Amino acid sequence: MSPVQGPALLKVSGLKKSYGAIRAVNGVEFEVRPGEIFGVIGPNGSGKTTMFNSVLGQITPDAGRIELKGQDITNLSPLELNRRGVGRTFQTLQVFGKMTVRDNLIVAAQEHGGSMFSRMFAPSDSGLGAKADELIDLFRIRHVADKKAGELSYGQQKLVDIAMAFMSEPDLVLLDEPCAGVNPSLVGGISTLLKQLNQKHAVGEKACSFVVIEHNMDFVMDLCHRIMVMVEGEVMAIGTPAEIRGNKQVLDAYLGS
Ligand SMILES: Nc1ncnc2c1ncn2[C@@H]1O[C@H](COP(=O)(O)OP(=O)(O)OP(=O)(O)O)[C@@H](O)[C@H]1O
Repeated sequence: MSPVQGPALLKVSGLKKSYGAIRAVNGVEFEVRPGEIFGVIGPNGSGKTTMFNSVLGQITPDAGRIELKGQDITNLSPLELNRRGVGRTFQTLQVFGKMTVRDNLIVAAQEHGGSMFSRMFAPSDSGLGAKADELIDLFRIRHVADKKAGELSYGQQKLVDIAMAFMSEPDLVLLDEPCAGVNPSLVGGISTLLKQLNQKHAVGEKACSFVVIEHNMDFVMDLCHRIMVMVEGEVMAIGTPAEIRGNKQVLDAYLGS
């Protein structure tokens, strides 16, 4: 797969975050291009999640600048970022177990459109049912759409969790370990879905870009246009899957271990 070309959709420069003496993220820089699937790999504790949470406004970085389509978005709230077209998934499931799959999707989009208060008092569908149905079909979860999410298998809940991030028709979605805890037989299906969502017309007219943190190396190598390797809070390498596989420093520090 050839890397996607063009000006940056997301640009991160000089990002730093310390916890006391721990330099969790120490001068990280990278760019994600429109339409790109950008992987982030690295050993446990290398700063991947801290970088993610800094980009997503969930924690305040000590230094650095984050730009979306050339605009400074450093320190904007997650809700404001969502309104500007940035979605995310978490390492842990965010579904409401007592609500149906379809309602989980609708609520995810209502969150995008307003406050918790407005979500609670919005009309039950808010015109979002068609969008939810589109994603239910794309994610092949029609047979469980009216079941309570808590009654589904972990893998099915993970699919609902990922689908929720797409209700707001984002330009960019940051996925934190989409394969974690998922049965290996479902991993290929998640990869296929993300490739579909990366193409134009999968949802609405938009081609979505991704930043994906993942420990499953086969998944990352197959899915991503480019991959960034983080080690001890710093960027060790950025390159295509073939370049990363052939990078001796990366092999010694991470992949070879
Ligand atoms: N809230 C916190 N308070 C103190 N130290 C933290 C906090 N969050 C992260 N750290 C430390 O920062 C470093 C980077 O952690 P981070 O979770 O970002 O790494 P990671 O690459 O995402 O790891 P994993 O692959 O295990 O999820 C680690 O040393 C971690 O212990």
